[in-house]
Amino acid sequence: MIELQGLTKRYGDKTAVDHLTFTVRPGVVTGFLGPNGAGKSTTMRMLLGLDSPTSGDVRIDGRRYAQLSEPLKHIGALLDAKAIHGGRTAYNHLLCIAQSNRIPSHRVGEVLETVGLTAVARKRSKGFSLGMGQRLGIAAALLGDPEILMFDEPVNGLDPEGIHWIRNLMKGLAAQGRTVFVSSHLMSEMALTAEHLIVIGRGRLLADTSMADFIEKNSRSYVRVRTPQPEQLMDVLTAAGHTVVTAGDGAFEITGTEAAQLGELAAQHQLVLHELSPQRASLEEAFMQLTAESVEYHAHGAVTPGGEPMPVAPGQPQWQPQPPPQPPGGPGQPPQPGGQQWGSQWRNPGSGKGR
Ligand SMILES: Nc1ncnc2c1ncn2[C@@H]1O[C@H](COP(=O)(O)OP(=O)(O)OP(=O)(O)O)[C@@H](O)[C@H]1O
Repeated sequence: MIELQGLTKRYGDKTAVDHLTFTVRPGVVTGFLGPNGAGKSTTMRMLLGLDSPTSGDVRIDGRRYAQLSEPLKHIGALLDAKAIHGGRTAYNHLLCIAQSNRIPSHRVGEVLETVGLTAVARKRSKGFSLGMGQRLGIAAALLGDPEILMFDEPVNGLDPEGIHWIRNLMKGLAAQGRTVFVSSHLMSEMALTAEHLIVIGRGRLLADTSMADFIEKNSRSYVRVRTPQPEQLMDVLTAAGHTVVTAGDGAFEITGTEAAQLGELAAQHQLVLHELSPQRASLEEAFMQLTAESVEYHAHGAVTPGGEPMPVAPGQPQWQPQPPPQPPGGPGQPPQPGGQQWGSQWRNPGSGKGR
């Protein structure tokens, strides 16, 4: 278990991590999400004792990292896959780590097998692709057979097969009862991997919720309808008890009903429809809404053909979320009933630090 209590890190005037309080529990994959510069890496570094908190505390199974006598047997981490001595072979790299941490050398072969690098075990890692480097970093994290695993953007540089592999690896480790904490700035990737979510923005906690809850609250489905007779259709829909939101382009958005029902209703009143389409808001959109106020830098982002942010190498300039589209009610309107801003329902009351 990982426990953060009021964890804060300042660099001069800059508050990188701002009173973070949350717990990462065993048995599930916990996703750690936030836009670039949100403070994910700083948090992870403090967890490993690589940075000291300005205030607050972080514990691994009840102890600070520095208090762990054989830390790699408690927590394994992949922070920067490039932090490898390129002149060493993969096998020797892992053997050095094993020997200096009193880990039996037979673990080296085992973890190389687990990550699929057995065939290149005697090759120098400087010739490795980014994806192979990620696998070697993951092998090092697994070496001490720790109960807690932490991965910082582990899918960076992996091809689709590699992404599939690491997704299953993380789920498998969690299924063994381990604590798996994985950072990403890709909501869509986390939706396939994590059961629990911690979302931060500008160092502050924005959400601490189960993925199921996040999906339920954000996969808002509605039916989009366009008609050349908007006033008449509005009257018919309102009389039938539907709540109608008018979109920016004049289309109607109706929640809580099916397209077929709306089509029949329009036909009964001999109203012409130019569009009748079921819609579902994506999780990526929900994540961007939640973190929109927290995005530090806006850039012209590279996206994949599917509209996903393009994965990039650690240390390279990364994709930044763009300001999200206005919610259906128009600028300043909450996209959900109740007048709350997105994300407010997941804030951890214990953190005492909502936005
Ligand atoms: N050593 C440092 N000195 C000054 N500022 C720092 C230092 N390390 C991090 N920061 C700043 O703290 C903030 C949080 O950075 P951090 O790298 O933890 O974010 P992140 O969520 O991991 O981002 P990314 O997804 O881009 O890796 C950023 O504004 C960053 O510029």
